[in-house]
Amino acid sequence: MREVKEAFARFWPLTRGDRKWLALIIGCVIVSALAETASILLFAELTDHALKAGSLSAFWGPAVAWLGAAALGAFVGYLGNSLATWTAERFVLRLRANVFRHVQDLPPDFFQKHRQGDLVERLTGDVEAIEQLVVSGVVGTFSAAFSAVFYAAAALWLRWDLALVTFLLAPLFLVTARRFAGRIKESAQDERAADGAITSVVEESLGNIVLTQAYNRRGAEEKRLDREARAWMRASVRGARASEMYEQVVEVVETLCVLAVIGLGAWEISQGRMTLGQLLAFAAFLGYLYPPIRNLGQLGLTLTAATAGAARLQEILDAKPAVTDPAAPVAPWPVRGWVSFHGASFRYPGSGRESLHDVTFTAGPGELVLVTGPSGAGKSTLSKLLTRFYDPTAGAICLDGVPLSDVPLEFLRENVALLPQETLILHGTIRENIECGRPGATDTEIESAARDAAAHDFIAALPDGYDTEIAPGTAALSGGQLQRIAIARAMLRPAPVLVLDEPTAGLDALAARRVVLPLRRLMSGRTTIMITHDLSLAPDADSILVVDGGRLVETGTHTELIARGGAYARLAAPLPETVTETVSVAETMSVPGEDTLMLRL
Ligand SMILES: Nc1ncnc2c1ncn2[C@@H]1O[C@H](COP(=O)(O)OP(=O)(O)OP(=O)(O)O)[C@@H](O)[C@H]1O
Repeated sequence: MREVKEAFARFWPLTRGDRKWLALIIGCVIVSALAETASILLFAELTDHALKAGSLSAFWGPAVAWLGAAALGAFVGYLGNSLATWTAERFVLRLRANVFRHVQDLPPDFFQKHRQGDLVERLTGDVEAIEQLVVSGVVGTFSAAFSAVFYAAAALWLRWDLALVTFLLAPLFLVTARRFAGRIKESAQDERAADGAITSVVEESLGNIVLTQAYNRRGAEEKRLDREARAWMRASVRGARASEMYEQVVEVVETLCVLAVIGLGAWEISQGRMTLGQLLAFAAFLGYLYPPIRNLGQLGLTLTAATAGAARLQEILDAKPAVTDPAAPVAPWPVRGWVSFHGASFRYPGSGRESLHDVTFTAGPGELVLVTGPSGAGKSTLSKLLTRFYDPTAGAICLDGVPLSDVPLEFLRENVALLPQETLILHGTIRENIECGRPGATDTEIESAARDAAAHDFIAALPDGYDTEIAPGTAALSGGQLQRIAIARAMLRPAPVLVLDEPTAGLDALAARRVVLPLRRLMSGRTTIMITHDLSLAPDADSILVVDGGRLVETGTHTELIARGGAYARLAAPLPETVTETVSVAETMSVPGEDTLMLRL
């Protein structure tokens, strides 16, 4: 019960704005329960006066009143239930939006630790479970409680002594519910987790379908799904069994209660204090009184099961964003593009060692700084700090001399554009994909960005041109073409600082060469921090940073570092001189047709 209270306290504030509707729904619930109680009393009156006396004239009055009560009950029942559904759905809508907003602010390591399918399940199934706890739970509790109170009052009015016996037995229902609560909650928890695992397996398998098919992993994937599906089935059957057993035990408890009342009634009749008719009317009445009490017990179980979803959602809501907007942000200023790291160190949350240690460098406006080094050296981490996905654990990073932690996040990301390692494509048209670099850009601006990114020609050649629908994982365009769309998107963003993370990764040599020219155009006039293993642009860089084991081991220009014969010289060694020359040739070409480019290279 403590968990129900805690979960309720956590999510109840989200009903703000809907509380007047909840009050109205509870008003409907009360009127509905009153109408039902009146119907029962009118039934007792009909039994006593019309049926027992065999009088038709005594029938009409109670009959009309009963019909009126039934009509009123139906009307408020409809109103209350429709309103309850609407309020519940509004709550789900708001809760999901809240959780989604929160999730969007969480740092990359959160998404590395949680399986995507499980997060999807939390945002769908678990959100609905909380609704059960908060909105439907409140309405259901009020409905059952008011019905029980009104019927109890009516029972007292009919035969107070028998009614008291009935009340004494009522806690049996609640005790039974309590006995089952633990088992039902446990299976609900397992079921929710298994739901998430199934979604994850399906999503991961379908997302990696090429790997599955190429490596004949179908059997292994089926086994993985089967394992999770069986876990779900076991939890689901366990939960259903516990609920069913509860239902059946409650039936027996109810029979026990009815028999106790009949036994007592038989004693009363034998003493001449009660007629058979009175006893039958009271026994019929029990049929109304116990369901709401049963419902209260059942509701307790539903709420307990819903706390399983609440715990899973709470885990997400408790995850803290790695960075927040500064409390006292500096006012926006025309950014020039000075980027500086001052002894910056960084350790990922939960990691035992530093991924970056004491990194210091400066990039002036319009300069190209190339960051290279072996795999796992800390290069991407550097880009994550510069775009403030994380704050350094020691030292500082500044933009035009202002520490990033004092710069409003939105302003920072408007001024520092990131072209990440993986080409990120949104579900939508090519136009929309480019436009998201600067929402509101005109068609002419989009086309001009595409031209600069050497993407216009292949886009225009598509049957639907800029209106061609693309989606993540699309096969309609090649990796190089998608990368050029991403470049066009970045091109549109008037950001003075550019962070390129392996812009040619995943592209073959030819495709990589094709993006060189668009990249040069993109970089021109912007401070560019380019993380790369591909050193073809190294001779152009104003400075090269060599990172190894999280430390900056060498800094200098291509010529200086080659002359030094250190780590950089070793990294650059396999690079044949001719490649550098080829790039210079490509550089001088005005956006060539792709076939021409292929021939020249
Ligand atoms: N979320 C994380 N939690 C803990 N450690 C991490 C996390 N992400 C990266 N690391 C570690 O930080 C180190 C630097 O990683 P990073 O991705 O910056 O390397 P990189 O130089 O970009 O490598 P690559 O060239 O292969 O992309 C690695 O040892 C990596 O294992």
